[in-house]
Amino acid sequence: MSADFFPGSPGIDVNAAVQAAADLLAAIGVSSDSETAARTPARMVAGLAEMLSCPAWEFTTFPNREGQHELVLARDVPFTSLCAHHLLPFSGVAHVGVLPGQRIAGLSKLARTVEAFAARMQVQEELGQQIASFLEERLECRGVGVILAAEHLCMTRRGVRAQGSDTVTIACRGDLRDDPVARAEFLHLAAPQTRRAA
Ligand SMILES: Nc1nc2c(ncn2[C@@H]2O[C@H](COP(=O)(O)OP(=O)(O)OP(=O)(O)O)[C@@H](O)[C@H]2O)c(=O)[nH]1
Ligand SMILES: [Zn+2]
Repeated sequence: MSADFFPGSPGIDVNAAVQAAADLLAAIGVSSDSETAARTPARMVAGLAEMLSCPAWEFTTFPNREGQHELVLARDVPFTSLCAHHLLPFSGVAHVGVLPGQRIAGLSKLARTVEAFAARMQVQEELGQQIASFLEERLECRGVGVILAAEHLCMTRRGVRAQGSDTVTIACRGDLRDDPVARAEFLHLAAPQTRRAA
């Protein structure tokens, strides 16, 4: 298998990773003898590589010509990441709010920021903080707020098996952290009951 199989993951030693996956399966007593499972080690590596990489992109901004200094909020941005403790997926939605300064972000870049930081082994709290710090630094804006709501398979499908539970974390900067009115508006608009009817 060539390294071209893993676009965007130049750091992966494919042969070593596939051998390690095969060794892991053998060590836990899972046979990869059948035609069905013969390529499972390679698929395991490809799947992990895919989840730990994202396409290259540019953080595009525009001048804030009309003075949009109130909240801009991207809601229900889906994401999937890998739990740093168990290497199992955790997935859910992000709500990303910005109080713009001199420039406004291309809207898709809020979702791309979520996608880029999710494409790592993560702890949910740190994922939210990394997204907030990145946007605050890049946009030099008055405030950033990131709410993540996610199901951790390591918590719902194994271990304590708390099926149906999700975890919500909040990471705020600037006025979305310090101004109670701005923060309350952000939290209100991120809440499910404010969604448009489907
Ligand atoms: N704070 C935080 N904890 C997480 C996250 N993802 C997984 N964990 C927790 O990390 C902890 C790891 O605890 P350990 O006791 O070392 O692992 P474990 O024996 O598999 O624990 P159990 O999941 O309780 O079976 C667990 O409590 C997980 O629920 C996360 O994003 N944030
Ligand atoms: Zn976990």
